[in-house]
Amino acid sequence: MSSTAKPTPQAPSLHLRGVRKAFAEVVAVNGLDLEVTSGECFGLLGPNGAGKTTTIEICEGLTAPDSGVVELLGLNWSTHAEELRQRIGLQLQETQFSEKMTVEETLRLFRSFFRRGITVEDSIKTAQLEEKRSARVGTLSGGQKQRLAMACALVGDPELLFLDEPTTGLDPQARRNLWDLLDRLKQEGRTIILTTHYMDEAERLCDRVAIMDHGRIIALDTPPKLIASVGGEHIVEFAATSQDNGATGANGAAAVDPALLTAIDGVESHRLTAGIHQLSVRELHTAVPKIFSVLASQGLHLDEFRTHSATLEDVFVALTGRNLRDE
Ligand SMILES: Nc1ncnc2c1ncn2[C@@H]1O[C@H](COP(=O)(O)OP(=O)(O)OP(=O)(O)O)[C@@H](O)[C@H]1O
Repeated sequence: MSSTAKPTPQAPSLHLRGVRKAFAEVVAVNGLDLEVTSGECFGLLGPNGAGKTTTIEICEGLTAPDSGVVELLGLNWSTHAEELRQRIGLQLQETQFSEKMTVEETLRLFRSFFRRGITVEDSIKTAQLEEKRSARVGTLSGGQKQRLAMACALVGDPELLFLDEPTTGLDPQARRNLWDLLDRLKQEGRTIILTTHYMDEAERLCDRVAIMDHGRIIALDTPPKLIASVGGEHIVEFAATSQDNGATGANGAAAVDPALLTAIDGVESHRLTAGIHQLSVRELHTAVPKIFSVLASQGLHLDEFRTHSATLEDVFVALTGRNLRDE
């Protein structure tokens, strides 16, 4: 096959079928199917060890899968590695730059790897590094280093951009700055595939997300549809104890019959984790007074009570019974 073959016009930006990768006994990626269309911002979410980085490194051509089909822009790594390197941008989880080089020198070096691309000047502007152009990389803050990594990923004007945990370790302001940059890249119509374990990041940036656990995709949809799949828009959490003697059940929680709670109109589900009752609820204003009266009728009083809008974190909990940060 010629190395200048063009992708078919309908080719998805990314196409994975039955991709598997094991490291000795550990199956990091376990039969993954995935399709990402052009112009999409797609998120791979999941707890530590779910297989996100391995998946993205297989897509980037850095790790060979044991089996399965991997196509980017209609091309695959075994026949079109050079062309793919020219057309994709990578931001790895940790990029080791030369600390002694300046921002501008680093970008000139990266620009030299690509036949075509944007100017070094434009990449500095896009990443808002104008004031740091002559600074040595070793003197940059964490957020500035991440923006430099992003600028290096962009300097070849990629059609497809891979970002592995782009905001991990950044302070809230640096995260928001990076989100703004990603918004601009989305508006330019680039396809972006990112991994994150920040659910708010995925909700804010991604058109669709795949939730991974133990090397598999356990849910895939738009963030609003995934959140709607939990059943209720709101999550009510409470801990209760007996008014008489503080008697508690397992995990220190007062024994509340779950059937009484799930019988309440608008309560979609109930879960008890580490003494905290968690209810998925359609409408707070109708359900909460009824929850209070059930507790009162059982002689229980509240120790803790809070509500929040359902998030992707709640989707993960509903699907696995675990919190994303448990492990
Ligand atoms: N080179 C390797 N050698 C051995 N085991 C590996 C290697 N790379 C990954 N693994 C294992 O494969 C599993 C998936 O790891 P991976 O890094 O892909 O997960 P992740 O979802 O990206 O996690 P994190 O959010 O912590 O980066 C883990 O159990 C990990 O320990």
